[in-house]
Amino acid sequence: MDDIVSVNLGARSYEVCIGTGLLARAEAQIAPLLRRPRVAVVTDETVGPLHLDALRAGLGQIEMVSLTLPAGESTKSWPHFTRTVEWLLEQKVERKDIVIAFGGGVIGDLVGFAASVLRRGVRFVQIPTTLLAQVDSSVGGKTGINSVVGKNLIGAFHQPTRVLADIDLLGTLAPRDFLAGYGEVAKYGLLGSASFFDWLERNGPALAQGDTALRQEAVRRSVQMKADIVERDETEEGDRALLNLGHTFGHALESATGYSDRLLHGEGVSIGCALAFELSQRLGLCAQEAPSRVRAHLRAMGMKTDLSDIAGDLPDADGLVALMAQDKKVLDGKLRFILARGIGQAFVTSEVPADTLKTLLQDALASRA
Ligand SMILES: NC(=O)c1ccc[n+]([C@@H]2O[C@H](COP(=O)([O-])OP(=O)(O)OC[C@H]3O[C@@H](n4cnc5c(N)ncnc54)[C@H](O)[C@@H]3O)[C@@H](O)[C@H]2O)c1
Ligand SMILES: O=C(O)C(=O)C[C@@H](O)[C@H](O)[C@H](O)COP(=O)(O)O
Ligand SMILES: [Zn+2]
Repeated sequence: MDDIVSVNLGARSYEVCIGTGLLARAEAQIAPLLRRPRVAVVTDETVGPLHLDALRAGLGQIEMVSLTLPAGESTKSWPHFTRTVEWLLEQKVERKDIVIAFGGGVIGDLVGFAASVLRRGVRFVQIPTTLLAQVDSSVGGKTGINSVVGKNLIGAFHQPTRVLADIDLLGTLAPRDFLAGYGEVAKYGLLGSASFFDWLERNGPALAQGDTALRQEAVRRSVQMKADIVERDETEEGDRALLNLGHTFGHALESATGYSDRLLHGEGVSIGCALAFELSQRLGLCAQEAPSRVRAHLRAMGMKTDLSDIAGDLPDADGLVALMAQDKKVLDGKLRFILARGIGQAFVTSEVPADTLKTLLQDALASRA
């Protein structure tokens, strides 16, 4: 049975439909949103060959045109953004049409941003195909691309009109990409729900092995937590920053590794969560057991948790702090972090002494030697 999570944002409200066999039912889900029976779909070179025919079939009487972009984080960049916008214009996508983002977080972020500027804004539907995109990036309306200066620095808030999360699509994911998405799943437990983290400790291995019911439950609980936060604070004036747990570290590491497959986003989040809990403990905010438990679970799942898990050179501690200085949470020139008083008890603070941060990073870098 499908789960429906509503994201209540007044005129920008929408539903996230989570279930199996959704692609085959795409026509029924999307036709009511359309003024004319035509959609423009953007996907990537991995997802396209695997699933585009099934989407076309599922769309039934709805005509579909499609653009296929290269797979991977480097696609979230100006050249592919420009290409996507120009292609949508060539296809004569109108103000009342719908664009479909059919892929992982890279496609979702890029296509959502393209939709936000096309003819000053057209609607888009997210059909997320990775665990990460189903639990996180397809919901909440953050869209954008990377800059050489930093991660996600160019973009817009643009909410989707509907999200269709088909759990079956996760069956073709490479194990590494599945686990990267698990980094964001674990994040939800760590930031706001000790009971969800307990549940993940018990069910994470079976979920990774492919249990569909557990996957659907993990997606539903994650999306519900995200929807609750986004409803309170759509444009990140306050509480929404909680969803950034682990990201100040993670984004700096992604930037340091050139947005390459040396480090996937969800892997950076996993390492970043471990560092955020370690920092919390060093500042006396949480007990020693908390960071140990975080690392133990992520480790048990086969996740990256340490800087030594990243191959190749990294900047020194000052270099990493300089990369963090581009974070969008910086206020009056001061970094803000998401720290925790325990598992499920995260909060936002700018009170992190520079020397504690530097020592933490130096120690983490030393573990690579
Ligand atoms: N907007 C947000 O709120 C938000 C939240 C979290 C992450 N993000 C962004 O999301 C991006 C990461 O997303 P991601 O992890 O989905 O990466 P991704 O989109 O690069 O997908 C990962 C890999 O999986 C492949 N893939 C996708 N679906 C597949 C399937 N069903 N079967 C087989 N292969 C498949 C892709 O081709 C790609 O190679 C980052 O850019 C991150 O910044 C955005
Ligand atoms: O939706 C949010 O808010 C998040 O922070 C979710 C994050 O997982 C995601 O990676 C987001 O793109 C990061 O946002 P940013 O504003 O730090 O770029
Ligand atoms: Zn993220």
